[in-house]
Order: sequence, then structure tokens, then C-alpha cells
Amino acid sequence: MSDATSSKVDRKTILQSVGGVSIPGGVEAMVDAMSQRHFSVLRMHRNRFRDHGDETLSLANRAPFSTKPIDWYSLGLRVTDADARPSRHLAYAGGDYYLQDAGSLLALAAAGCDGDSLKGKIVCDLCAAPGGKASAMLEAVGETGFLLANEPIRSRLAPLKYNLARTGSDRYAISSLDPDVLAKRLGGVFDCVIIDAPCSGQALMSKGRQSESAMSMKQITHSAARQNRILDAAMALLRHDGRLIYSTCTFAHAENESQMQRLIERGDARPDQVASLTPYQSDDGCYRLWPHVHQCAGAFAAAFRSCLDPIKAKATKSGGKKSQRNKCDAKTIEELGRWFDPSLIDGLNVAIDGAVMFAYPSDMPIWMGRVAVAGPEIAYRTGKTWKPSHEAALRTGPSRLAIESAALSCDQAQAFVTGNAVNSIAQSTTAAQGWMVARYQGRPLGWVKSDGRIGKNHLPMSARMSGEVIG
Ligand SMILES: C[S@@+](CC[C@H](N)C(=O)[O-])C[C@H]1O[C@@H](n2cnc3c(N)ncnc32)[C@H](O)[C@@H]1O
Repeated sequence: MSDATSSKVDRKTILQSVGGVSIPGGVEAMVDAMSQRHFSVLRMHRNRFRDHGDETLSLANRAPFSTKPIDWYSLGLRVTDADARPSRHLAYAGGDYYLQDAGSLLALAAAGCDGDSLKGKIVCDLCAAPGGKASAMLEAVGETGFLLANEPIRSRLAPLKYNLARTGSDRYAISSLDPDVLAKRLGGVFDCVIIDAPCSGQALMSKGRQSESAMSMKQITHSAARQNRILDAAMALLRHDGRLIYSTCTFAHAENESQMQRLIERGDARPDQVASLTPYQSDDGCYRLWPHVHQCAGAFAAAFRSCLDPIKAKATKSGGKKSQRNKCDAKTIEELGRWFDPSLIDGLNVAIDGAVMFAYPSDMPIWMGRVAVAGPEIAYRTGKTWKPSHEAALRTGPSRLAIESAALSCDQAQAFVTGNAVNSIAQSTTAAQGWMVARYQGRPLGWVKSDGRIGKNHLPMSARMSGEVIG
């Protein structure tokens, strides 16, 4: 928010909007902080260092510049080096960290994404694009859980797909349904549902991404009505005692604590206190971060448990059983076997949608496949020829598929991420030629196709970096 805009923010309107919640330090300090820019922080990839054999590195040493921890999220780091440019590093290209507002880490803390409680769980992100929270949930469910990332607005699916692929995991599916419709099809199946609700976005004013109309009662009432509907759908999606995580980036009581009170009064849900978040508590089960206190744009998050016993929808009857549908046939295994380990592909469930091939793990619940419009992409077709997808190059840990790799030097990696060919590729690989995953310090960056001398760059345009890249 520019100074000119901040001067228009009416303190009375803020006080009215925040409702009964007391603003620590007062409204003047809050308005001042809203006119300042808050820099993004690092959310460290929780499995990346394990996958590359350097898990013993302390969290602070995992970033290539100086940082300090974020109090409310144990995988969060604030950059303290004023000259650091985190988005320009090869470590960022290699997926070591994501850049987010520190406020968005509050909901992840409430969900337990930095601990072990989500491991093996079936979780849903109901409003998922662009995937900042969904990617953290995917990392947190580990190698036995699953994530359904739902985003009703189709035009927002591309960044969601990209951010989920960056985790290196294949344990997810993407749906694009109105929450009501999804709830009718998948009643009572999820252990945890996270709603990062579309809201009036008052906290985004400090990032210049929202105008002062975010403060208007009309906008707040409109958003609150939509949040009611999304919350009701989320309650239907949860199993009994399942966890609901609700968050917004707005200050309005009507969009935050009031929404939770409605669930309590109806007997649908009960607060589920998060001990580590006690310093940020507003009401029971509700937590807030303030721009003038916590050096972020501001955030609201709540953790509740379902008291309902939802009737399971028909589609879920076979939920959890192993799916035998669409197992890879011999011809497909042969095609994919040019780039991927055939013994790994054999166990996957393949779904072809037009020119794109997805490969889901065989233990994914059948019902998740039925609502999926996308998932872990493995190959795509141009004309009659299949090529390996960028997403498949990024698989790490147990999801790793690619056979051949090229271990790039810093210079080669800098050339690769900026979209250039990789020279002298033969020195970096044992394979004579063909498709191979370009890696830097073990991290997958994307595909190169080598003719034995030069590696042709197959990094999608959207993943390329421009300008200076720091090694
Ligand atoms: C605040 S954003 C989510 C940000 C995301 N969770 C992240 O961390 O990257 C809210 C999302 O809700 C989606 N949305 C809009 N209307 C919706 C509805 N009726 N039901 C569910 N999601 C909706 C928007 O398209 C938007 O992508």
C-alpha cells in the first residue's frame, strides 16, 4: 500500500472490521505497518536435505545467506542479509525453499506441516491455487499419505501444478470442483481439510495487491457469505474428529472468528488448540498475526475438529483400497522405460487425458482418481511422439523415476536454469546420449537431451530464470 493509499485507510473502519478483537499496540501502529512492505520469507523444503544426504545441516545452514528463525513455524527462515536475493539462487531453482509471506506460515503451523502429525493422512486443500500451502501439506503427508488439491478456478491450475511438482512427490491429485459438489461426491473421507479462503484480503493492502475497497462492509459481507458455504462443504468432507484448518489474509472479524463461532454454536466443530501458537491466540482455536507486531502482512488461522458424523458418499465406498485400474500395459512401460526405471513404472496407475499422461501411485484411493483433472504428470505428447514431462524430472526420494542424470557444475547449472544449452555434457554423465535429468548438487532441475557433446535444454519457459543467477 502506498503512503497515499494508507492515508485513505480509515482507522474507524479498521476497528469496526476487526470487531471485538483487541489490536495489540493500537490501531495507529497497525495502519503505519500496513503502509510498509514486508519481504517474503523462506519456507524450507522439509525433505530436500534428507533426499540429498545432508540432513545433518542445521536449518539456518540450509539457506545460502544469513537468516533467523521464524517463531511460529519451525521450517521458516527470515532473511537477515539485506543484499541477499533469495529468488536468484540455484538453491531456489533446485527447490530447497519456497518464498512466502511469513503470515501464510501461521496456517501451516496450525495444520502441523512442520511436525509429523500429518504423516500418512488423507488431506484436502479446498482452495489450493497457487499451491503455497498445498505444497507444504504434500511434503507433510510423506510417503504414505495423499493430498487432494482442489481449485475451482481452472485458469489458476497451472501454478498449482507447478508448485506441487516442485515438492518431488507424486502422492497427490488435483480436482477443480465447487466445494459443494466435491462434498457431495467425497463425504466424510478426509483426515484434515485446509481452507485458505478467498477473502476481502485486507492484509494484501501492504503488498499493493488490494485496494482500500477491501475494508468496505459490502466486500466483507460478500466474502463472509462465500466462506460460510466453503466451510459447510469442508465439514461434510471431513471424517468424524477430522481436523479443519481455516485461514484468511484479512483482519475482519466477520470473516475470521465469527466463522468459527458459527460452527461451534451449531455443534459442528470444537476448537483444537495448538500449544505452540498460544502467543498468537485471539479466541479459542483462533490465531492472528499482526503487521506491526510480527513483521508480516498479517494473517488469521484456526484449528478445529469435526463433531459431525457425516454420511459417506457412495463414491467413497472403495476408498483406501488399492486401485487396479489403468495399470501400465507392456507397451506403455516400454515407451516410458526409455527414461524411467521400468520396475517403478510397473506399479503406477496411468491416466491419459488428451496429450498428457499422469501416473498415480497404486495405493491412491480410487475415489481420488475419480475427481482428478490432473496429478503427477509423467509424459506428454507432441503429435505421435511421447516426451518425458518436466514434472517427472523433479521427482525425488521414493518417487524418483528417471534413469539417467547429468551432474552439472555451477556454470552449467547457471546456463541451464536460464534456458541455455549445457556444453561439455559428456563430462557430467555416464550415459552417452539421450534424455537425462540435469542435477545441481543432487537437486533435479529439469531435462536435457544430450547428443554426447551438448545437452539441449528442455526446461519449460515458465521455469526459466532471467538475469543473474547466483551459485
Ligand atoms: C487465498 S487463495 C488460496 C491460496 C493458496 N492456498 C496458497 O497458499 O497458495 C484462495 C483461492 O480460493 C479460490 N476460490 C475462489 N472461490 C472459491 C470457492 N467458491 N471455493 C473454493 N475456492 C475458491 C481462489 O481461486 C483462490 O485460488
